[in-house]
Formats: sequence, C-alpha cells, structure tokens
Amino acid sequence: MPSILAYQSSEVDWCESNFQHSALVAEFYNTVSNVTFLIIGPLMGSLMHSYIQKRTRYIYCTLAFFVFTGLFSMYFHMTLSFLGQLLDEVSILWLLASGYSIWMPRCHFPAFFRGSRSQFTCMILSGTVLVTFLSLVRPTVNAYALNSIAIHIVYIVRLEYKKTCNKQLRHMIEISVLLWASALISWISDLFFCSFWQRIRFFYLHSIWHVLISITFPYGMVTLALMDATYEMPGQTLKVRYWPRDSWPVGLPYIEIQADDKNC
Ligand SMILES: CCCCCCCC/C=C\CCCCCCCC(=O)N[C@@H](CO)[C@H](O)/C=C/CCCCCCCCCCCCC
Ligand SMILES: [Ca+2]
Ligand SMILES: [Zn+2]
Repeated sequence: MPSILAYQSSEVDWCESNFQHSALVAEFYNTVSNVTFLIIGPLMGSLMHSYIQKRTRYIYCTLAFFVFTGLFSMYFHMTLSFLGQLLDEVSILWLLASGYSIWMPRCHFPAFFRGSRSQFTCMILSGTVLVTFLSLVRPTVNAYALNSIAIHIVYIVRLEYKKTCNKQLRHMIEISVLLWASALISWISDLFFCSFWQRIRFFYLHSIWHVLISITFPYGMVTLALMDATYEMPGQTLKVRYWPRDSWPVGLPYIEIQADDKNC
C-alpha cells in the first residue's frame, strides 16, 4: 500500500500532463496558478481592515483558511498525493464553514436557533469537525460535496437578490455569480472532457479554475458583507471601492466603512 505522502497516491489526476516541466512538480501550471490565493488573501485583509475591525476579527480566520487552501492546493498539484488531496479539500471545507458562521443572514437560520448566531456557529463548527473525519471515508466525493455547498450559497444569494433594491449589492451579486459559474464550467470541463482538451493540447482549464475562483472570493466576500450589513450593521454606511484604483476598468473590490453614520 503506498504511503499517503507518496507522489500520485491520490485517485484524482487532473487533465494537465504530469512531470512535463520538472521531475519534482507533477502538474506545473496547476501548482503555480495557486499563487493568486497567496496574494489575494493578505491583500483583502489589509484593504478590508476598517470593515473587519467594526464587524468581527474572525474574518481574519476566513482569510487564513483562504491562504491555506492555496498552499495545500499547491502541495496537492505538486505531488498528487492522497494527503495533499485531503488537506486541499478540508481547508476549503473550513473556509466555507467560517464564511457561513460569519455572514449567513440570521433570517436564513433554521427556526429553532431563533436568530442566535452563536448557536448557529456552534452547529456549523460541530458539523465541520464531523465532516472533516467523514471526508476520510470517501475522499473522491468531497469535491462534489463542496460544490453542492457552493450551490446552497448561490441559492441564499439569489433570495437576497430578489429582496434588495440596493444597486451596488445587485451588481456585486451579478459579477460574483458570473465569475463562480465561469470557474465551475472550467472545473467541470477539465474533469469530464479531458480527452477533448488533450486532443487540442489545451491542458490549462484547472489552472483557469484556480485563478477565477480566487477572484470570485473578494467579490463573494464583498457581496456577503453588503448583504449582512443590512442586518448586522444598520447604522453604518459601507462603500465599495476597487484596488488598485476605483477609476481602472478592472480591479479587486473591497469595503470601506464611511466615517458618517448615515443610513441610506
Ligand atoms: C454564506 C456563506 C459564505 C461563504 C463564503 C465563502 C466564499 C468562498 C469563495 C471561494 C472559495 C474558494 C475555494 C477554492 C478552492 C481551490 C482549491 C482547488 O482547486 N481544489 C480542487 C482540487 O485542486 C478541488 O477539486 C475543488 C473542489 C471544489 C471546491 C468548491 C469551492 C466552492 C466555492 C464557493 C463559491 C461561492 C461563490 C458564491 C458567489 C456569490
Ligand atoms: Ca495530470
Ligand atoms: Zn486545484
């Protein structure tokens, strides 16, 4: 039985050909494309500083899980090891769990929590610990389960989209869902249509997924922060800004808390 650390001990192997550019790195482009996680995580922490101070410092945990996801994903694609696959999937699970605990609007909690975020967080944390152990049983289904959680997030966001007339929030939701859908299409195409992509020698769809999903994160975070502010920060005015410049045609969104306490 191969060690869980052994190269190619995972059952999953993405479409990119292995060991084409180095004897140490199994999937070169799939490994280096995770660098966006290492840049975007700390950058969002610094850009959203004022928001995080006002809302909750636990958001730094979400950002740390995001960076860990990138690091473990690098390790996974470098080795295609079973341990790499598990660490990659478990870090995504904890990233989503921390996001749920912080930003899930209270009105969508199951009724028996009567709107208590601390009780809801306890349930999410216990469930996540349990699922972390269960993920060892059938690791190949984990990625599908994680994508199902994404569909639940999109469902909640859709309910909020129908409720709001805030143009800024509606725009953020549209871009986030568009980015997530494009990322998901790349992930699915790499997995299910690999023979076609190999025929035309285009092996980069999983790398494109890494870049698109890591850009979805700041858009998703800003969407959730705007959605949540309606319920949790009613006295505050949140402004969406873009890095590096508001005036540039493309940029990463972030939230700034406005000094005045006007409620729109
Ligand atoms: C109210 C809930 C709030 C939760 C907010 C969290 C937003 C999370 C956004 C992005 C998550 C990034 C996850 C990236 C994973 C990268 C590692 C990777 O590629 N792993 C693959 C193997 O290398 C593995 O096969 C991938 C498995 C599927 C991962 C599913 C990720 C779910 C992303 C959820 C995005 C929701 C977007 C909502 C937009 C409004
Ligand atoms: Ca491969
Ligand atoms: Zn990956």
